[in-house]
Amino acid sequence: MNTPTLAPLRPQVEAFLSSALPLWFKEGLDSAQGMFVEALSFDGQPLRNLPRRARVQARQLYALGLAHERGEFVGSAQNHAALMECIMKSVTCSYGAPGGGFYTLVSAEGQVLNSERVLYDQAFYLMALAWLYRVTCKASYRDAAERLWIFIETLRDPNSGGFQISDALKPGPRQQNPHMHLFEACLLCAELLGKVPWMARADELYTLLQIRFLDTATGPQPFLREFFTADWQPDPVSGDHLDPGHHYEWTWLLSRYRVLSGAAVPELPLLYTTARTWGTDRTGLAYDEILPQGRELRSTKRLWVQCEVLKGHLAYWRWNGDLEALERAQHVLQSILTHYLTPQGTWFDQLSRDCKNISKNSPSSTLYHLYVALNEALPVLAATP
Ligand SMILES: O=P(O)(O)OC[C@H]1O[C@@H](O)[C@@H](O)[C@@H](O)[C@@H]1O
Repeated sequence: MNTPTLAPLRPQVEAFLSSALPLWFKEGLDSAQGMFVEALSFDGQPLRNLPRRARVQARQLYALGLAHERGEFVGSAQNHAALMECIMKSVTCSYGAPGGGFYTLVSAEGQVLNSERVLYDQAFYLMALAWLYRVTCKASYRDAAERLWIFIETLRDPNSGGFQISDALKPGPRQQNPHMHLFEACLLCAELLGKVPWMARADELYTLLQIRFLDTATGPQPFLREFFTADWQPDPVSGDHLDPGHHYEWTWLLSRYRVLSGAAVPELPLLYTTARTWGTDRTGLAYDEILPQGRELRSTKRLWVQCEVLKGHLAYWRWNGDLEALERAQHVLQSILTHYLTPQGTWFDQLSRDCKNISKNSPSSTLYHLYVALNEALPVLAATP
């Protein structure tokens, strides 16, 4: 097999980023409030009145941090860093809870609409703080990440392990997804803040993947479960729901964990194979949600899922050099460019089974997925002839 070449896609990726980044960092920012808006219209107008999720603010800070790393500054490097600090300050005023952690939802005027502190959001704030530390070198951000971890510890279940979904549901059902992002946060903190104590925290979350999330007993094909009861039994209603995007996302995370920890991560090919064989259609796009053996559940296809597919193929290719995985990466990147991205720098966020747009606007929360995936792909686009 010839080495698949992704290089022809590079100009399109670069053209997209050069429209998207200024758009999302300028039009996407409500500078009067110091907060990002929840979504843009397809032609790039900010939808200012929509309530704003905490995770959106943290994910946009992540994207700003990555942009700084890549030299794609808003203004100069100093302006870019000052912008990040300014946003973190106003976001902390609006979402920061006095007892630690960040609330879930704030109105366009800055009033708290939902004061629950969900584990999922805290993971993204750890990552935002790690990027702020990286960009500014100020110890206060590293300390803030540590204080946030102390809040996260209050969600811990000392009896059956793992963390509660939020401070409002104790004891409550458990979910795989926030733990995955907490694992992601620990890896980023290990990279940007230091391995101690973050790798030990990542190790614990990796163990949860092995003993709780990954079902290796039900059939010949292991798969990742999403929803559990308070004592970690599969949820009686949704315990069989599978998220192919999360299988690909873990594939990518395990490849990073392997580099940082030296662990063998035998789960990586298992997760990748399940996602490919059960959760991906003939065109190479993955479904939003499925049942075991690939039975249909929600055959829509969100953009974030395809970003994880791209990262998963690249991670698998890096893991064992499989050129077919590189070819699949090429195909899914082409499909992302063709079906999802607009020349204005916005996106159609969700397609029907037959690849028709069914989203009403471009949610800000997807930029992080897209930018991280393209950042993974760009060195490959540059390196292949
Ligand atoms: O729905 P938004 O907020 O855009 O998030 C998109 C998706 O991000 C992924 O990483 C997962 O955590 C999904 O469960 C989530 O739905």
